[in-house]
Amino acid sequence: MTAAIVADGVRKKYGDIQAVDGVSLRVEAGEFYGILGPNGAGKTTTLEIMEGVREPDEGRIELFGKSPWPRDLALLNRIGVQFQSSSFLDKLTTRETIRLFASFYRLGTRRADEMLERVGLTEFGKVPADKLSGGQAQRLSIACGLVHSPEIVFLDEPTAGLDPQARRNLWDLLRQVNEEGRTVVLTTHYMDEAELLCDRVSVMERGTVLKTGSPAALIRELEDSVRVSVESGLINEEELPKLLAAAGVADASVEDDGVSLSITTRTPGPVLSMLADRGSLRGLAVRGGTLEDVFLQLTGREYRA
Ligand SMILES: Nc1ncnc2c1ncn2[C@@H]1O[C@H](COP(=O)(O)OP(=O)(O)OP(=O)(O)O)[C@@H](O)[C@H]1O
Repeated sequence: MTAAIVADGVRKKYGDIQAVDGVSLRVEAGEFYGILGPNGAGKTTTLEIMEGVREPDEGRIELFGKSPWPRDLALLNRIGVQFQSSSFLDKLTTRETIRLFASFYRLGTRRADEMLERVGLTEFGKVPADKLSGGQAQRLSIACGLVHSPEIVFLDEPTAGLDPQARRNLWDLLRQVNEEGRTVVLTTHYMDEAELLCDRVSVMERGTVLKTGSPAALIRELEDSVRVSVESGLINEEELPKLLAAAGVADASVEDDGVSLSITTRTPGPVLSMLADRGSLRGLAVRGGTLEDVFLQLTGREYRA
């Protein structure tokens, strides 16, 4: 496969803060790639270094085999960056904003209007860009980053702060962008978003990549991958270890938060039988592992976005 992006040993410090501490990764052409982690993990800094808007202190970045720093005009035409919607120019309408971005690439108004249609904003063309809703503003900023048909698109937390419906609409748009063959790299602190959209993810914390892989592969590697929950109080917690041992379940970890009793195990079958035999299935929920569990296992800490 052809690498769209290669990062090798990238480091960046702000004063005393080591924001990025030796990041290496490789994004294949056409991949949907996620960089995820909690606030302050170094995602934005890593993305900015890839985009060529920030110089790394150490390490190497290549986009299609070329360094994005110092700025390379030929490369700039091949990458698209979603700007923060807060940086739209005052007083410009939605249509004027996309037309302005098109003009940067010497593209005509037709292309700009096509992009507006593409992201479903034609009817909002006359609305001042800074009066759009959160989801609309994000769609406009994505349209601005896509107007010149870039091969790689970089998005920094594109769905942060959006309501669930607006997030889903944006996910559909991003999927289409990727299906057109473009490489998409996004940062997110939403694990569900990464799990749903990304072919592969790098989980970051404190400036380093803890693990890279497809969400499904990372979840499969989890030691305890199924969580069986029932209503709290159905089984005496002190009795539970004996019941689990009698059922031949040796690997369970048990958590009772007063609402649900959760048993996490690699062998859910006998756990379910034991609960069924005792008539203790009220409120039953069974779920597989998630990327949040992957984070927990990697760091020993609950994931807090
Ligand atoms: N321009 C800057 N000057 C000084 N420190 C910075 C600067 N930008 C980021 N930092 C610090 O570097 C660290 C990594 O920040 P970065 O924004 O890259 O992380 P992030 O994972 O994108 O976080 P978030 O999800 O909150 O945006 C943080 O501790 C942050 O406070």
